[in-house]
Parts: sequence; structure tokens; C-alpha cells
Amino acid sequence: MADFYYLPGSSPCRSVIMTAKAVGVELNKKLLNLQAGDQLKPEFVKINPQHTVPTLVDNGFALWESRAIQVYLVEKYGKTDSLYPKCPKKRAVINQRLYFDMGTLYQSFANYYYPQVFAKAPADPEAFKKIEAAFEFLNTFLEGQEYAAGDSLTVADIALVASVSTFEVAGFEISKYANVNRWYENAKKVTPGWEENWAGCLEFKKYFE
Ligand SMILES: N[C@@H](CCC(=O)N[C@@H](CS)C(=O)NCC(=O)O)C(=O)O
Repeated sequence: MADFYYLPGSSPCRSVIMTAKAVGVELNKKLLNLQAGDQLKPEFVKINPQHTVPTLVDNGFALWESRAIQVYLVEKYGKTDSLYPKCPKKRAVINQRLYFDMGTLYQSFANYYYPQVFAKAPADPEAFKKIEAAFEFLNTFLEGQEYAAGDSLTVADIALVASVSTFEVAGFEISKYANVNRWYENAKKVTPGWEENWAGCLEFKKYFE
């Protein structure tokens, strides 16, 4: 069983947990207390010099970056390729959504909310506009679409559902974006591991109370 270093509230950790559930892989979960600096301990830095969670160690093979872990789990353990199809065009769209999720959508969350939550800084209205722009883009991608990339559930939906649910607990109004809202309501029902994701979201919500 692969070791999985994680924190339940962490959005990228939750996306790996949901992917593992979808693939049917059991993870040997090892909780890291980031506030206590567990990730900076020499034994963890030896595994992941970037000292981030999620980190997977599969039979001695260490991997971090949540979206890379998602893809690895499907490619190594998936009984089918439906979560990350081999068709180059389908896969390209999934990759686009994954990079959008990391570089634009979740980045907009980090830029706006992290300084407020972790440094007690005032809200930056310019950073908020970037969140709105990212949600507009996602809303456009989802026009007439039940899923984020193609016509069935993929790792792109799972990564995006982890991010969007994090926005929800931060108090961002998702319902203003009709396509995102519709996709999200469906994703809650069809994404394996949604309940565990939501439990982690509620842990993260404590930072906003
Ligand atoms: N892009 C990375 C982000 C990972 C990340 O920044 N994780 C945070 C927790 S959500 C972390 O480990 N922070 C501790 C540190 O950087 O020392 C991913 O998707 O895995």
C-alpha cells in the first residue's frame, strides 16, 4: 500500500484522496502537521525536497504535485483509462483543465485568501477580480457540458471539484456562475470520495471563522 503524506483540509490532498477512491486504491495515510512544521523535518525533506503535501510514496517511488499524483494513480492502478483517456485530444483537454486549475483557478484562491488567512492582511480587490475572471473562464468551459473535459468524469473534474469546494467554504458565491453551479451540484453526487473531500473542507473552513 502506498504511503500518502497529507493534511485533510488541503485542497490538493483532497483531490488525490478522491482520485484514489475513484481508482480503488487504498492509501496508507500519514498526517503531517504543517503548522508544527512536520514537512520541514529532515526525514520528510529527504522524501520531497519541495516539502509539500500531498506526497505519495509508492513502493519507494516518491511523487508530489497533486495533479501528477492523480494521473499516476490512474495510469498505474486504473482498471480502465476513463479518468484519463489515452486518446491524445481528450487527454490534451484534460491537461488544459488541470493546468488551468493549478495556474489560474487555485492560484487566484491562494493570491486572494492566503494573505488574509495566514498573514491577517487586508483583502486585495484586484486579487478578487482575478478569482471572478477565473470563474468566468470555468463557466465558459462548462457551457453545455456536464463534465469539465469531455463527456464523462475525469481527473480534471476531480481536481476542479477540490478547488471549487475550497472556494465554497471560503464564502465565495459560486451560484453567480450558472454553469459552474450546475456542474458542481452534479459533481458532488458523482465524484467518488466527495464526502471525505467535504469533511476536509470543513476542517479548512475553520480558518475563515
Ligand atoms: N501545486 C501543489 C501545491 C502543494 C502545496 O502547496 N501544499 C501545501 C499545503 S496545501 C503545503 O504543503 N505547504 C507546506 C510547505 O510548502 O512547506 C500541489 O497541487 O500538490
